[in-house]
Amino acid sequence: MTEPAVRARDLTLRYRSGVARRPVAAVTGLSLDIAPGETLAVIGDAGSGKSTLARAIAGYTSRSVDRGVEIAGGSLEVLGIDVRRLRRHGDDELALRVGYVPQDAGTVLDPHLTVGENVAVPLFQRDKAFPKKRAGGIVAEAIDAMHLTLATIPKYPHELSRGQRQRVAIARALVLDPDLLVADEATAGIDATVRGTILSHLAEVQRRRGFAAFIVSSEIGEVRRLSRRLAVLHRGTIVGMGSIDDVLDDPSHPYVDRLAQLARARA
Ligand SMILES: Nc1ncnc2c1ncn2[C@@H]1O[C@H](COP(=O)(O)OP(=O)(O)OP(=O)(O)O)[C@@H](O)[C@H]1O
Repeated sequence: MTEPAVRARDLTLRYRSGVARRPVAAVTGLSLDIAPGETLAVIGDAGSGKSTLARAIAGYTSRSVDRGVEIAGGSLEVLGIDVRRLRRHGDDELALRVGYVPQDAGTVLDPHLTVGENVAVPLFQRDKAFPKKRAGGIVAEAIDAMHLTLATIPKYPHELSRGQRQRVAIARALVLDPDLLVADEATAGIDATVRGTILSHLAEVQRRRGFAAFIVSSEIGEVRRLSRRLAVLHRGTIVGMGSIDDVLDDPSHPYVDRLAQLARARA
C-alpha cells in the first residue's frame, strides 16, 4: 500500500438535526495525514468532534440517512478512496479495509450471536460462501490475539465482563486484517488494570501486522502507549499536532497548555 492511510484537507463535517434539520458543524477546516502503518491519536474535550471525525474516517458518512455525518466541505481520502463518493457503508471496499471500534463497541455486539459468530460477521459480509472451518480458525486466532481464552468463543456477549466484550469488539474489527484501524475510546469505562492489558494487546497486534491507526482517547497516558503522534481537537478544529512531546512542550493554544499541565501533574 503506497497511498496515505488518511488524507484530510480543509475538512468540514456536519449533522442535520432538529425538526428543521438545521446543519450543525462538528468539525471545521481540518487537515491531517496518516501514513501507511502510522498511528495518530486524537485527544480533546467532550463534544470537540473526535467521534464525528472517527466515524467519517471509518466511512460512516451519509447525505440522506438521518443522524448521519455529512462532509460539508473539503476532502477526505481513506486508503486512496474518496469518502465523499461512498454511497452506503457496508457494500464498499472501505468497509472491508477499515476496522472500526466505535464508542461502547462492546454494547453493539449482536446479543443473539455467540462471541465466535460476532467476530466472524465481517468474514461472511465479505464473502457469503466463506468456508466455515477457515472462519473458525481465523476467529480463534483473533480471539487469541486479544488474549481471550478459546472458551470465550461459544459464549454470548452478556456472559462476559465489559472489558472482555470490548476485546471481542476489537477482535472483530481486526478479523479482516485491515489496513487501517479506527478505535474510538476503545477502553472507555473499563478499570485501569484491564485497560492497560487491552492497550498492550492492541499495541502488540499492531506491531505484528503493521496497520495504520486512528485512535481516539481522552487519556494522555493511553495515547502515549499507542502513538508517537498526537492531534488535539478543540471545538471542531485542530489546535495542536505533531509528536506528543513537541505538542505538549510548546503549547500553541490555551487548551493544549491546560492539557500539558494536566499531563505534567499526572507524570
Ligand atoms: N448524531 C448527531 N446529531 C447532531 N449532532 C451531533 C450528533 N453527534 C454529535 N453531534 C454534535 O457534534 C459535536 C461533536 O460531537 P462528537 O460526539 O464528535 O464529540 P466527541 O469529542 O467525540 O465527544 P465525546 O468525548 O463526548 O464522545 C457536538 O456538538 C455534538 O453535539
